[in-house]
Amino acid sequence: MSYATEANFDGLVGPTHNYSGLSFGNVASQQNSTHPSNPKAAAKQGLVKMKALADMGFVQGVLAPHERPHIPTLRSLGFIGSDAQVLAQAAQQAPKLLAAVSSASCMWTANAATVSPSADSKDGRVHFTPANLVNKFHRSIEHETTSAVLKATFNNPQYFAHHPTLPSVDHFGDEGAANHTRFCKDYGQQGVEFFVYGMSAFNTAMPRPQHYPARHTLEASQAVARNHGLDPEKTVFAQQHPDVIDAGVFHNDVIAVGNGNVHFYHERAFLKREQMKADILRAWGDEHTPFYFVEVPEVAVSVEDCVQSYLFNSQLLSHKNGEMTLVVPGEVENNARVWAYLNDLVNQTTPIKHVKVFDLKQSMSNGGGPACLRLRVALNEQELAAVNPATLMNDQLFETLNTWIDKHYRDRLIEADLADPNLLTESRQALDELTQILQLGSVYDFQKA
Ligand SMILES: N=C(N)NCCC[C@H](NC(=O)CCC(=O)O)C(=O)O
Repeated sequence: MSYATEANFDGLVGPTHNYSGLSFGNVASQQNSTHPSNPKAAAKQGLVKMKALADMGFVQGVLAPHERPHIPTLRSLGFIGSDAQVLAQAAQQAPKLLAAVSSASCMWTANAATVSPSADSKDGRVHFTPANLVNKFHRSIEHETTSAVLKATFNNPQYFAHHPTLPSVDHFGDEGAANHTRFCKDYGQQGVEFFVYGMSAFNTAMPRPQHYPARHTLEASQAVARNHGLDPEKTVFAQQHPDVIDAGVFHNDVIAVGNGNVHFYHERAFLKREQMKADILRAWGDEHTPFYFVEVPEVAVSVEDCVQSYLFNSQLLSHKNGEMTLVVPGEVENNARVWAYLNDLVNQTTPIKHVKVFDLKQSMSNGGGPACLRLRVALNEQELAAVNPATLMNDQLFETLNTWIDKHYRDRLIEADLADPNLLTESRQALDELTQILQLGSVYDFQKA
């Protein structure tokens, strides 16, 4: 059997990273909306995580940020003239709209797409569906460029199938891999694909949150599973508990993470917890390989602590000896209850044996932890060899990107700066250079004009 691995493709933070309070239902985004940001530090924090994982022996890739402020969106909404005039009018007449088209939110690549490995799909290819992110305007404009970047990164139709996004309406609200995980014995073998939704669009009798939006629907997940050619026997759907969405858990990856034979989640994460377990075990099917449900009780760690610390927004990484490392943000270490829980967990009889902490404060202040920043792509040897090699992290790419960030990024940005035409020019120059570094071709609108 050929070797297979799980690669992580992280979003490189773009030059316009800022805090604009754009995400209703995301507590951090709301709380930090008036704070100045530091795009340079944000990009470097992300890059350090990528390099560390590559150094640990994991396959690590980079997904390029998008062109922001996005002038074509402003033009489609009636602003006219030169790019500088479009920017000036938007800043004057609709500053919140300008903030929305300036967000660097594509950094959270867990929301870029849902990915099904070749071992799970009927046609034996790796399938990608870029998420429509329709619930938030600033994110709904990501999928076109996301699709172009994914196609430039996984650029071989023999191995990679790229689907269009689902219809961009609430009924098919799709937040991508933030609400999807996969359990398997080996990355190259057929696994169990686990889809988590916030509500049903068509069955209005099913419960839904009252205060904050459920961004992702059951119908979206079912459509992705069909398009990817998944085996219904190996596919599980579960509803997120509406109460935790109302408590600030806007994606399932804020309250659960899965990998290999481990499902690590909070006891209040799912509406029907026992059914979730029974469904996963039925799909898992193999009585000889143990499956671990690592359920964190409310008395040990509250939902509020989860939202504050992002304990579950962690990366669960498999080592060759079967042990796993949990990659967590610094906020986990700073929360006494959560840190005590984790120190106890690594001594229990589960594969989770190590914890690695990263400072991702810049991203965390917008509600994005280690797991938000990465898109998982399980690949066999042939597929890995077919990935655009310029996007894979190594010592040289790390050096190149560090220098590139130093050259192009500002270390302070407030909302008023988004109107600065120099920021637009700087960003375009940076991205133009980046497409050469990552050998992506022309993926941006400004490169096509
Ligand atoms: N959990 C995962 N997988 N991703 C986190 C995404 C955070 C993102 N925040 C933002 O878009 C805030 C932008 C601002 O307010 O400026 C969001 O809410 O969609």
